[in-house]
Amino acid sequence: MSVALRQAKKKMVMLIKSIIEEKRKNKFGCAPRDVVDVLINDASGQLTDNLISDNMIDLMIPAEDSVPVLVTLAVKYLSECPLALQHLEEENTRLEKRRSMLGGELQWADYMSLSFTQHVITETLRMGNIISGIMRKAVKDVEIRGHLIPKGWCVFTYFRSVHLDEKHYEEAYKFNPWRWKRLLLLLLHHHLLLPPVGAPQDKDMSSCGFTPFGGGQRLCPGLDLARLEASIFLHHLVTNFT
Ligand code: HEM
Repeated sequence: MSVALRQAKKKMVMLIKSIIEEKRKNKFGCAPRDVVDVLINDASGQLTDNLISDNMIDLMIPAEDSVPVLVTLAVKYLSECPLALQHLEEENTRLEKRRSMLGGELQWADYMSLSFTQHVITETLRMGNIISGIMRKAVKDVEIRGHLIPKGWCVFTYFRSVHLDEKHYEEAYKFNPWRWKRLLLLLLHHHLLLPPVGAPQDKDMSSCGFTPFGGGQRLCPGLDLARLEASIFLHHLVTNFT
């Protein structure tokens, strides 16, 4: 790590520690409002201030540029697909009107009602491949389709090659948010529960054909937050600007 980076990290740690101290002073009687509050209130007593600040930094770094890239790409794809932009505007304008009649702030149910907005985000994640892949190290010899990956070797799983594969997605290079509708309708028709927002919404739910947030033990813990932030951004963008 370079000297500048080390100094920057030191500054971050100091800043977060001062937030922790401040919160500890005022913690009594308040319901937790953010992640720091939750970590401070952890009953195990194992979370030192150092661990809490490390956890906060671990959350801040991957969150800092991934969502801005997601919304930037959504704007780019939408600007190239007027029909999708129109649908998105209609859906969000309907919600805005409903909200202004009812009064009050946007609610969770409002967010859940934005199905086309969700399809736009899902399709942006598929095409944009914000994280293009992930590294894994083989802890033992592994054989995959006749190829041996020896113990200790690193493997790069390249999401882009799956998300843009015509075998998985018809006209894979075309921005088509409607492709995600089919599965949702199928689930609703059969009265099945919807998957979590970030879960694969592929035709074959068990496949690994849609993994923008990784999978397994290291599945991105920020996936729902990322989608929520992108939805809020798109909502305000299309209802306030042309
Ligand atoms: C569009 C936005 C995002 C994308 C595409 C994304 C993607 C990913 C991917 C692919 C991984 C797995 C890495 C691996 O398996 O090696 C990951 C891990 C992680 N992400 Fe995200 N992420 C996003 C937003 C966020 C946000 C908003 C947060 C925090 C608030 C976050 C926090 C993390 C953390 C802490 C990990 C490490 C998890 C672990 O190793 O157990 N991410 N993310």
